[in-house]
Amino acid sequence: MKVIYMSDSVYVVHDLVKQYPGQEQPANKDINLAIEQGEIFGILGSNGAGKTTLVRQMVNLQRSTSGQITLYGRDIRQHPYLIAQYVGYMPQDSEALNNMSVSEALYFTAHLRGMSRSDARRERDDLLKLWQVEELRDKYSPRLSGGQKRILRLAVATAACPPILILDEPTNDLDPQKRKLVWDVLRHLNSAYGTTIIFITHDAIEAEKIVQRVGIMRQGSFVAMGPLAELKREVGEKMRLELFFPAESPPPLPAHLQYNELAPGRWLVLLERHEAGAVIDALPLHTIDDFHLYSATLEDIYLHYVTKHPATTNATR
Ligand SMILES: Nc1ncnc2c1ncn2[C@@H]1O[C@H](COP(=O)(O)OP(=O)(O)OP(=O)(O)O)[C@@H](O)[C@H]1O
Repeated sequence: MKVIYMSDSVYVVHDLVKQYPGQEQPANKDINLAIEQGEIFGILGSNGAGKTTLVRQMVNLQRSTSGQITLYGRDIRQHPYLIAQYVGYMPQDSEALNNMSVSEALYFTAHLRGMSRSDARRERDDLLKLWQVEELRDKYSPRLSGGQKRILRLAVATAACPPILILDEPTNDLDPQKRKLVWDVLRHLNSAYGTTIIFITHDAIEAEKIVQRVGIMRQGSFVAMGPLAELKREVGEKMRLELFFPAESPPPLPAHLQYNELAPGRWLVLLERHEAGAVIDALPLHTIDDFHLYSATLEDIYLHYVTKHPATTNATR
């Protein structure tokens, strides 16, 4: 199912509101969002910010209170088959695969997405390799570990290579090696097939390796949205120099620089971009255990918007 679309916007979410019965506040408030063909869009936000509610409406698993969602220009409520045809969705949890082995889940999903039996068998074997779960092929889902179940849900979402993936916390509970595998596979699908990827994560540091545009949610709304580099500029041009220096005394730095001791022996200094080179050159490196120089991270951006900004911005592209 490798389709090239001429229209740039894949998904358009327009004035979306979701009010759960009995809840005081809406879980989603007037959300506007356009996802472009081939982009990797990350949704971040604190617990209960409304991220899962938003993506469940985007895959027709939850009815919106008001507003509209279109996929390739057509309303998904009037054309629900579009979701099955074009979107691979990975939920946070699911019991749907409980009665199948890993290889059956992959085979049947590929077959249901339109592949012939023989193509679906080939796809199953490719997916077992791609997601490094060959040794689990005959195991039934309830007997998998939490991390293995997550990888299975990811593999199922990617079966038959749908042009759009919507992934709800794809790396939660995974060990560092598996997290790397997930980001590597997603990057590969995006660059090889132009797969559009929308994912929710709490893992800002890891997400930074792959994400192109970010939306940060708070209390049901997006409080910031834009390309990563643009959001970084908004948060600050300053560079962060982290020094690992014996705990007893602050590191020897020019007097005008401010520093914070983040933890015993770990100091953070904020620098203007143009002075970073000179400050590092002047450091007595033999007295310093280690140092890291970096610009604002996605985690800095996330904390900035989630803690400081009122949740009123009706962000869109
Ligand atoms: N089925 C439901 N019935 C009533 N309220 C709900 C339901 N599902 C979610 N909510 C509420 O809606 C709000 C948004 O929840 P949602 O699960 O979308 O948040 P989230 O950003 O995905 O959170 P997390 O990061 O913890 O997964 C929360 O206040 C939650 O309690």
